[in-house]
Amino acid sequence: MEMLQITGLHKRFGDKEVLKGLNLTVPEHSIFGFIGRNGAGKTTTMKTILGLLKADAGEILVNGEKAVYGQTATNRYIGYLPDVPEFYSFMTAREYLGFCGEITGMTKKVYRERSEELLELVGLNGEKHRIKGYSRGMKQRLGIAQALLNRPKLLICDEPTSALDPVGRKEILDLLLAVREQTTVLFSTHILSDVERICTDIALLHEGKVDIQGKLSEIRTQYRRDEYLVETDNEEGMHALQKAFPDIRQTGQNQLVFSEKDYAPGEVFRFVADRAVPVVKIERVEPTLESLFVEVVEK
Ligand SMILES: Nc1ncnc2c1ncn2[C@@H]1O[C@H](COP(=O)(O)OP(=O)(O)OP(=O)(O)O)[C@@H](O)[C@H]1O
Repeated sequence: MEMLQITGLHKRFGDKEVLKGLNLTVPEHSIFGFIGRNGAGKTTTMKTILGLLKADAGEILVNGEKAVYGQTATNRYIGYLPDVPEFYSFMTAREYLGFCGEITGMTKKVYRERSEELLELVGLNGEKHRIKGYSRGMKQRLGIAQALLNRPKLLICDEPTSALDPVGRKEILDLLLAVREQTTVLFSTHILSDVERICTDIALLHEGKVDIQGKLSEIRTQYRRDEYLVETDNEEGMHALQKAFPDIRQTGQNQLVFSEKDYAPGEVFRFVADRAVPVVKIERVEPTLESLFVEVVEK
């Protein structure tokens, strides 16, 4: 079953067309990485899903129900963490979750129990300080707790890790992994290593459309192209290789990488042998998500 289905979404701001027929399918219980460069339209898509922006065309189904601009009916399925979450900073985390529970109509007993569960989940149960003293990572964790308060079927997080240091990022990624059992996670990012760490499914937003989408494992197989690394300690050898194979990329001081799609490995190795290029190392390397996306974006 699909938790979110977007078909033919168009959105323009003035004369700038940001979304040009975006299609997106998010399966239930996936951790879905919505990837795109800065300004690609990720936030615009998310705000349209939430009914905060009006699409020019297209349809959005959340848990099978149509999302309508200005109406919030489908938002009962959604928990949302904006890119910069705002809190009442004079409150403690516990007070803040209680306040959110109260204004969304939960009974005291229910929100108290749920708040304790969530504070434990996000590692803030022992935290007595007011939110104003929190680090960015703590605020993001509290934001996730707040978004999960009403047990949403879909948790949408806008760039949850972008402003965090490696430790803070890991905490958020671990948290998103941990909540997968209870919900479906859709998060936007431009950090591909985060996607590689936790996502089951991905979509790449590029020039207003989704270029690639599906299971990360299948996409890896589908786009799999072996790459080879050649390391030499001789500058002349490096230049000779670069001259003979112009699409070879320099990845380090003495390292060159080429893709099987550009050159047959045998051809490069023969060149190395014939010219007696002094080689320190030759190895096959796994293509990263980054190299795959560079290929898609540049095609
Ligand atoms: N309200 C608005 N009025 C005019 N232009 C807008 C508005 N909101 C967004 N845009 C433009 O639409 C484009 C997409 O913005 P959006 O915030 O959706 O991108 P994004 O992929 O979330 O990027 P980022 O990673 O920088 O947040 C940008 O060029 C932005 O300047």
